[in-house]
Amino acid sequence: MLKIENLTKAFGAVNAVDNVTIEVDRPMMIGVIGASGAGKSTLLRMLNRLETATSGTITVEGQEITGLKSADKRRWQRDCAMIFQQFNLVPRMDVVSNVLHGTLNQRSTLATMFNLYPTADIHRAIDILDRLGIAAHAAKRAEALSGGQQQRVAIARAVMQDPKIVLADEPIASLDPMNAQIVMDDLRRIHDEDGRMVIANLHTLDTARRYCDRVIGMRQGRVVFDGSPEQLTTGVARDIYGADASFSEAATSTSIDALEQKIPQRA
Ligand SMILES: Nc1ncnc2c1ncn2[C@@H]1O[C@H](COP(=O)(O)OP(=O)(O)OP(=O)(O)O)[C@@H](O)[C@H]1O
Repeated sequence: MLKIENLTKAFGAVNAVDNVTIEVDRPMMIGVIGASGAGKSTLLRMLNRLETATSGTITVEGQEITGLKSADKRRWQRDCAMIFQQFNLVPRMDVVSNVLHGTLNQRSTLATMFNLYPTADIHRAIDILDRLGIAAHAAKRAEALSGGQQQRVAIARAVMQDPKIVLADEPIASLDPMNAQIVMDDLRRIHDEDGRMVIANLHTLDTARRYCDRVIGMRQGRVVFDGSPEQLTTGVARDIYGADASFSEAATSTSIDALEQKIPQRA
């Protein structure tokens, strides 16, 4: 389904991503981990063409992504939604309109300028918000919501695009453990229930182990681990993070597990 071959992105003398090859044969939930500067964001940004690769190829269902231009590139960006650490909503705009922004690439400039959305789209946006448990906030300005709620609106906006792949760049890095869990549960749901591939950059090992089917570890631009959560032992993690024997998993923990005792699992 997704084939990344010998992908490199150079910024001056630095190879932010260095000759990366990854093959994914079916939609799954993938976590990308690694120390700060390992190249995780650059890898995701090349996938949805926010960055252009220096060399190498990305192929999705037989289509080569790295060379796409103008309308073809926009069409790909619709199929490959992106969620950011800082949510990237329009703060003063209401929640439904933010979700409807997920259809921007599908609409005419005129319709966008005058905020004209088909009724069917508005209903679909509200249905998605309902599914994510935040329909009650639909009419509020995005800026009035908590960080966790804003990230769920961003997920709703991504789903509105009806993408094949959802990329999430440190989606829980700005959230407290409880909201981190809710957002990760939502990402897992859009994989499980909709069959969408989810690729998330994560800075915590416990989150990667708990939510992902496959974990990719990056170090200095290279893939140094690619395996199942079970294979991600403390020793492997130490290699990925380039740490010595004093490496402590607690340093990369969100304490999601500790929360388990306090809040009931969502259905
Ligand atoms: N636009 C840019 N211009 C120059 N260098 C860049 C640019 N973007 C990233 N880099 C460099 O590329 C390397 C990888 O950065 P990247 O942001 O992809 O890493 P990361 O693993 O996502 O880190 P973090 O977890 O801190 O976001 C770093 O050395 C970074 O300084």
